[in-house]
Amino acid sequence: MDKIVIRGGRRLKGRIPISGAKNAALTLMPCALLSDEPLTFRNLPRLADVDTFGHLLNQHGVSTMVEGARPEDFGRVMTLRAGRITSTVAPYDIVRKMRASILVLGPLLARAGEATVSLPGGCAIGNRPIDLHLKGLEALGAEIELAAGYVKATAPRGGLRGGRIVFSTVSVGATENVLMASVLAKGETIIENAAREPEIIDLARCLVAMGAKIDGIGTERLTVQGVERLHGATYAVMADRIEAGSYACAAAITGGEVELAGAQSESMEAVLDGLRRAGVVVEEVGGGLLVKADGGLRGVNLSTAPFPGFPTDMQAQFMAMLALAEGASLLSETIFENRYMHVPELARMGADITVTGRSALVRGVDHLIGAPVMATDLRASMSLVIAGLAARGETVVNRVYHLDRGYERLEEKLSAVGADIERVSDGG
Ligand SMILES: CC(=O)N[C@H]1[C@@H](OP(=O)(O)OP(=O)(O)OC[C@H]2O[C@@H](n3ccc(=O)[nH]c3=O)[C@H](O)[C@@H]2O)O[C@H](CO)[C@@H](O)[C@@H]1O
Ligand SMILES: C=C(OP(=O)(O)O)C(=O)O
Repeated sequence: MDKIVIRGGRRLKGRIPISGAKNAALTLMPCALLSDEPLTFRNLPRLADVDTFGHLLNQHGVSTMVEGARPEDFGRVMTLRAGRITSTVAPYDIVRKMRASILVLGPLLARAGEATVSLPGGCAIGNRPIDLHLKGLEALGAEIELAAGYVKATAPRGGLRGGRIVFSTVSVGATENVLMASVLAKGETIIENAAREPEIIDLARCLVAMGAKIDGIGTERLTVQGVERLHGATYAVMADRIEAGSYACAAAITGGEVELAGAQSESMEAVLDGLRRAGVVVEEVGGGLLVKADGGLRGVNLSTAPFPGFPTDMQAQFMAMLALAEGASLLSETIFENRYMHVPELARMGADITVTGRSALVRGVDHLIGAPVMATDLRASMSLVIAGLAARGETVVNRVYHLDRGYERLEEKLSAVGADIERVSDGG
């Protein structure tokens, strides 16, 4: 299995192109199930999760075609076409690899009238239930049964009908599933307390490009007028705000200066605010952001929250950066109950972090020391890369497949700005 080897201490300088967003791509791809016409995505990131989602869609009968991607390009163009749905079952073997597979539930139900999807179960960062997805779909008339680890959803004869859903908790996945199902339901659907994440705006815009009628995009109240059918479209995936934030932390911890080409500040306000409070200079430049950190870092307090709050997907990377800040930082994780798996690994590199319940107190240290480390989830793995970039000596990050799920050609992007980083396979 591959490893990432980093020899720390190099100041990052240069330009990093930001890829299309994983978390947008994984909710945009299932939209292909909603129409029998082709749906083309530009700027789709080349990621393991995107490939896995493609395989899942293939076994539902969706064809996936990649157009003329040159190996040196980031991103690619993919056309998906679900002329006919050949299977409405999303099997355990694929769903267990990738939680986002649950996002085929709403579209399959809307288009084919039924869906049987393996329950995604818990994962490294916490329990992650799907009760809100199911309640939302029930409000559109679906009947739900749970058996043998699968959720089986059936639409009433005549198809889903509009309904009113008031989410008790802000849920990104449940908002996405219900929104995708409602666009083909009969009549009006109102989703209250909807998630407002930029990826949901991207999803809604893509659905509108396919002919859906959605009002209130970007607000906590989405109103959908169901349409008879959706047509094909071409849609460009938004820039990955979490990838951009991760490289901002990488630049900052090395005292570097990096342009994040394509990063969109409006999707990253809370992250940019956190960086600035930590002493990092962030400037808008044509088509992206410039991040500079030559004056040292200082501790900040941060609490994760649904958008527009500070994203849970950036908590681990900030923690790594703040491990070398002047003073203490208090981080609170309010979304997932077990998203501190990186703490013991950062501690092995010399970080001083104490976790109490959902809070982590990070006391800045003078330096980190490279070590062999491993993480059990994507953002935790990235936090170890960030720590490794500033640590003395060599850091070996194991279980690279987590990084490949969410960071397009990480080692290539980081070496291009001066990092000493390489991927090695176990043998070499
Ligand atoms: C609000 C939020 O920050 N969501 C994050 C969440 O999305 P993801 O869609 O995975 O999770 P949700 O937004 O649905 O979860 C938000 C909260 O609601 C709870 N919940 C969710 C669904 C449900 O049916 N029942 C239930 O109780 C969850 O346990 C969690 O505490 O993880 C993704 C991957 O890290 C992030 O990109 C999203 O930004
Ligand atoms: C945890 C993440 O993704 P997923 O929900 O696909 O596991 C993430 O993007 O940080």
